[in-house]
Amino acid sequence: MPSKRTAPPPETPGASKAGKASPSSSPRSCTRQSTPTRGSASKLDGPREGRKGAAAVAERPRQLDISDFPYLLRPAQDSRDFTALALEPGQQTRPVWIAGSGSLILEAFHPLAAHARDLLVAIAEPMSRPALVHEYRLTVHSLYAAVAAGLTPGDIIAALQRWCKNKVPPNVARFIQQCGKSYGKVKLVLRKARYWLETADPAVLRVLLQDPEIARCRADHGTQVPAVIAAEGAGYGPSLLAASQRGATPEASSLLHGDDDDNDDDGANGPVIHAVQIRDDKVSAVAERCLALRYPALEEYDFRNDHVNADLDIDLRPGTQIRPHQEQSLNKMFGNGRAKSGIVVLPCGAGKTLVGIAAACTIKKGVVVLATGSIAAVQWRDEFLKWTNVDPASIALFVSGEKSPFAGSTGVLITTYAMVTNTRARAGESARMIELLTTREWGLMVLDEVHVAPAQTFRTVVGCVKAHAKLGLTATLLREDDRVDDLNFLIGPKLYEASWLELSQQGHIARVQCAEVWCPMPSEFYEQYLRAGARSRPLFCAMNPTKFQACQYLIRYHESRGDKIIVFSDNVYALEVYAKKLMKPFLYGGTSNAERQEVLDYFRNSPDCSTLFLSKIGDTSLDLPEATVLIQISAQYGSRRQEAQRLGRVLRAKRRNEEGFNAFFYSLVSKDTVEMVYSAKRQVFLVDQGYAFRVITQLKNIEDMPGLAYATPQARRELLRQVLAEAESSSWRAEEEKEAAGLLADGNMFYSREGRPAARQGGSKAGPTAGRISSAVSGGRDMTYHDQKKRANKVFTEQKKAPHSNFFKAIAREKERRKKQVDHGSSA
Ligand SMILES: Nc1ncnc2c1ncn2[C@@H]1O[C@H](COP(=O)(O)OP(=O)(O)OP(=O)(O)O)[C@@H](O)[C@H]1O
Repeated sequence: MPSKRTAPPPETPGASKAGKASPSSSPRSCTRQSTPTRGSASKLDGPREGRKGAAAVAERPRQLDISDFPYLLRPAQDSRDFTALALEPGQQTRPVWIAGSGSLILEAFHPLAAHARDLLVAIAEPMSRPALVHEYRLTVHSLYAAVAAGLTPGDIIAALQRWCKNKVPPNVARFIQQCGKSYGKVKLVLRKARYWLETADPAVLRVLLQDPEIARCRADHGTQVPAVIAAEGAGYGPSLLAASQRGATPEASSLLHGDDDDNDDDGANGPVIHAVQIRDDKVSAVAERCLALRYPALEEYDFRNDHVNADLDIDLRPGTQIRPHQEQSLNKMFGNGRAKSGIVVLPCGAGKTLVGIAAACTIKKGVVVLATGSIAAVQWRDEFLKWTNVDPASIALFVSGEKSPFAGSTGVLITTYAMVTNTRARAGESARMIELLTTREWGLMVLDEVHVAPAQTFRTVVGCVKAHAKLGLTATLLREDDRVDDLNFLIGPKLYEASWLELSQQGHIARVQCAEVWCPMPSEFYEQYLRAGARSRPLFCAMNPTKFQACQYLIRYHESRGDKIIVFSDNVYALEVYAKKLMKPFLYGGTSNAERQEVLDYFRNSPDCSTLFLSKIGDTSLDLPEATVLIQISAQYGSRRQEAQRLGRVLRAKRRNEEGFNAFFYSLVSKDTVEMVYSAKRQVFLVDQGYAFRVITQLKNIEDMPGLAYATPQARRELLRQVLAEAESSSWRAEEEKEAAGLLADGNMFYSREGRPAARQGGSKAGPTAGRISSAVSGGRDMTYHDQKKRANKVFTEQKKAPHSNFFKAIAREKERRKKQVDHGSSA
């Protein structure tokens, strides 16, 4: 067995593919309907959230952009014209270039790059960070985050002047000034379970209240004049010291002042604040409007002065060492001693859970954690118990199988998005848990995998769970629709984004070698592929016999090195055929939980099981640190997010700190097919993170491999016959749709006839599919699905009962061996 871990598999050298085509955003949409507050519908192919016919959709408010500050040195000159670039004296000692478009290019190889990078991370969005040259961009959100962290526009411009090789373009300076001017003027404050829109400047409040959308969101429907209060110092947090009142309702006054008016005089010198109460269900709508009106509403929580909500006894266990990137994330959140709401972006396996837990330990008030599913929720509870001294009785789990409130006045409540957004009438335990969740104030709400759920889910969650601070966690702030920007007002700005390359260099995540293996299609397959409709083409791509052979070759190569391999296929039919032919276990949406657990344990612990086939159920939240190699045979079109998340499965490799260790990620692509286009799109995010995809056009001596499948024309013809039969049937499509519907990670997406993502119209069974009309009318489509599902499970179970295949014989042998070991141990 070769021992060198860095060696890539034998191959005929091909071209490197770093720096591929830029992503095109595929339109997507959400299942649920929301209040039609915005549009930009023209960009979409399918109906979108909130769309009830074009007429009902209001124009999406345009946010401030650097294009509002044109860069024109002479007529007809645009921001990409660098002919008049004025260089600063001593430009060689500076590592940054700045363009009139707001782009910042960092020479990462420059001796002073590390210092400049700290500034760029604080003020700009990282766009692309490969090894030598990084690109950042100044955006309104990045500048708001910078100002929130305590930088003034003057500081930002002065720092840019210090680090840039060329003069800071005047339009960029104006843009920075403009963003800084309005930031921090307006706050959204939660007090005594009610939301208030507050500002110290009455003119600003007048502007905001004149907006019809905001006016509609007022709790008093505009019947009261704004409350006027005086607050402590510049930071008017929940600890109001005194109040004066001109026209506020007695109720508003009492809420704003607190019930105890003993210290009325103490705050007489504080600034005057003007406030209106906002309806609970309209908080995100108001935040969105404020952003569009260029007065982003700041959400900060002065938890140290919160004497209203009960304290939670929670601390990190002694000896817990927070990693540098975790510390940086927390510094961004608690920079000024208060908790800022926002999003932390860390690669898979970098330790997002501990960031959320450490934030909870800092705030020390009630915490709500929203996870993507029950398994993830249970993992959160285990992590709380592992990293903190919190009393287990203070942790409540609210998932489908378990609904137990915490003891005492406050605690940690862990639940799933689905539990909160489920609109069915509740009774018993569920009703009590919902009441616990929605009727109190929480110090912190942690939103795990914040990129996955549709915006409406977050609107619902933000509307019904009243939390002072919100922390979103994700590895990839990517969606193929244009809804990522919505998170800026639904949760908060991006607080921190770590560089994948840096973390792998520091050993916090594994180093990965990425390769795209081109698999030519035999002519008879290619002919049928060209004839097939767009919907069936992915099946031909996945079932390409050359791809199967490449997969077989790579599995054999890596198994011989002692690697553990995960093979991903979105196409369930291909998944089953590959796994059965290669005699490997496979898991997909229809596999029962018990079966999943059994197979996963077997993969983790048995030396006899080195390869596991997974459908998209394995894309996220699957903790398999044993896996060191990924092979992707079929994927979800051009999804950058899926590509990054799949790569994430090997980033947590246990052996990552071994000398010279490398994990491997292979994407098998059928040559000259639509897969090549999608593959290029999928890789964009990873290429931007600094990963280079090598292209393998020929696997060395593959034709000499013993037992190579589909080596004869007859075998290939037989395979083609089966694939054609499968393409005819719609059962595999139904299977896939069902699988997609079961996954929150898909944001309730499915695919239209043309192979483009389109909107689901209603419940899980609705939506256009390529099934036959007769089956759709009779409901036979679902019948086919159930039959198919049963059949697949039956085969699997039968195999388990009768271990006639090598794989199941191996399982039986392994069980026997362990039993003997145990018997031997106990008799000894
Ligand atoms: N500071 C730390 N010290 C030691 N171990 C840590 C630390 N932070 C995280 N870990 C460990 O690293 C592993 C990965 O952490 P975690 O599951 O939080 O990653 P993640 O970023 O949430 O990954 P994913 O996005 O794939 O869910 C866990 O086993 C966790 O216990």
